[in-house]
Amino acid sequence: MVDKIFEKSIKKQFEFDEDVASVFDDMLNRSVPYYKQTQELTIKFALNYLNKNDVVYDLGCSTASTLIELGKHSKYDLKLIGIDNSSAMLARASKKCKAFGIDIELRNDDLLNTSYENAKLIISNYTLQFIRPLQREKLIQKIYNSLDKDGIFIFSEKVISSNKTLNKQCIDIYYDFKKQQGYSEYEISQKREALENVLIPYTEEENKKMILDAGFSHCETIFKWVNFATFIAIK
Ligand SMILES: C[S@@+](CC[C@H](N)C(=O)[O-])C[C@H]1O[C@@H](n2cnc3c(N)ncnc32)[C@H](O)[C@@H]1O
Ligand SMILES: O=C(O)C(=O)C[C@]1(C(=O)O)C=C[C@@H](O)C=C1
Repeated sequence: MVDKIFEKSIKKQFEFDEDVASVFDDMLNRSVPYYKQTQELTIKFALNYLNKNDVVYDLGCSTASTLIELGKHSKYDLKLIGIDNSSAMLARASKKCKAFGIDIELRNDDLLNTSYENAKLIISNYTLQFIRPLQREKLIQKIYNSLDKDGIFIFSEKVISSNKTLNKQCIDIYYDFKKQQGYSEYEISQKREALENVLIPYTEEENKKMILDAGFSHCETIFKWVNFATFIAIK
């Protein structure tokens, strides 16, 4: 379904409810620059590290697109676990897993309250940005602690620049991208307001610092487009 959520006046904060879930795949494809390509990169890097029966978590799995693609492309049987606290998202994820014949354990839980054991790989694309900063640091520590000794964490985020002028230029370019994807100025400004204080982006440097502070030995930016980035962290 085509995303028309913000065509009408909306006063509430952004949430991953039934309305958003019903158009979510279209919303991501049209709102996250190079979404498909960053998903492909996530999978290509992931496959370098995975072996038979390895455990993989996707934190904030939404409709399970990434785990389904990983399942399709892996030559090994993997234990795939998707966690999300939106029932509307997970209902769609479940249908898609059945349709593609990929076995994924879907857990309806808050990322801050559940545990991820024996993980070889943890993925979290465009989700940490929705976790409040203090909780986010704790979550990263939990992710680090849950990974095997040579475990890998791949994540993507909307990012900001610490340079005010550049930051404004990045946002302008991003809004041009959204217009090219068919969103009107009204839709763009409504969504911006709804995301205020809900999506809290860090700079690329802050993301890396948070990762290294948690104990990871290395963090590399493997993709960047203006205000979106994908990182790989090695325990
Ligand atoms: C932008 S979407 C992620 C997109 C998805 N990773 C992908 O690449 O297709 C963010 C997801 O995180 C989930 N989420 C946000 N905060 C959460 C939390 N505290 N616990 C569990 N899930 C959360 C939302 O329900 C939503 O499905
Ligand atoms: O539309 C925006 O401004 C975005 O930041 C895109 C974004 C994201 O990056 O997570 C915001 C909310 C939805 O989850 C889908 C995409």
